Amino acid sequence: MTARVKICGINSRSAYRASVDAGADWVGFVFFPHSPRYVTAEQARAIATEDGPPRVGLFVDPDAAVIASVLDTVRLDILQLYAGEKTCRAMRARFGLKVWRAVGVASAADLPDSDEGLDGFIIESKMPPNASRPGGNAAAFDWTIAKGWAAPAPWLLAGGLTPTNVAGAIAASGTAAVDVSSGVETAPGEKSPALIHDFIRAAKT
Ligand SMILES: O=C(O)c1ccccc1NCC(=O)[C@H](O)[C@H](O)COP(=O)(O)O
Repeated sequence: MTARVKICGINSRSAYRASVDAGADWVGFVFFPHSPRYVTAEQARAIATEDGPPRVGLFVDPDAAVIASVLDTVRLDILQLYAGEKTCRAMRARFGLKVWRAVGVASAADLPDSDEGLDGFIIESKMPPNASRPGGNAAAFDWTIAKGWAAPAPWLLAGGLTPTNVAGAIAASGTAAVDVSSGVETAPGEKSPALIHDFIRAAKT
């Protein structure tokens, strides 16, 4: 099985170039100030200077004014939101962009059973409420929870994926798309072009 790939937390020209060259299907920019991958809108614009795959902008507890100000500076194609479904629908209507809602999963009961009027889901480990960030923690969950899920919308498997485990994760979950950040870094926020190539090769072979 092969899968489409999103490389998240792009914060350098070298990471962007490696993602484009290796055939990433999406690139993600983290607009969450407490993240080690945080970029400003100006930095994202300076990184994505040439054409590449669709750009995903990640926002936590999104504020419409913040998203609007980012969109004034840099083009985004998809919003990845850490928010409830009502807020996600409101942002979709307000900005006319596709919205993927991030869903923390600990058991099959956490998997969405309707499309919620949205365009897709990021399915990743459920973090404790006091976690410093709701994603990007290199935390894997039991991927077999998603196997056989009648997904109501497109979805990406995320959390704790690496070049070494991604093929097993695709097989175990049945996903058609994967999302990685920590697993292609040498330290939090330090993307490795070599690991980006390794990951995409492993997911698409
Ligand atoms: O990357 C972050 O710092 C981050 C902060 C706040 C919310 C989400 C965040 N990242 C999410 C992602 O990068 C991906 O969608 C995915 O969860 C990657 O997780 P991992 O490969 O385990 O770092």
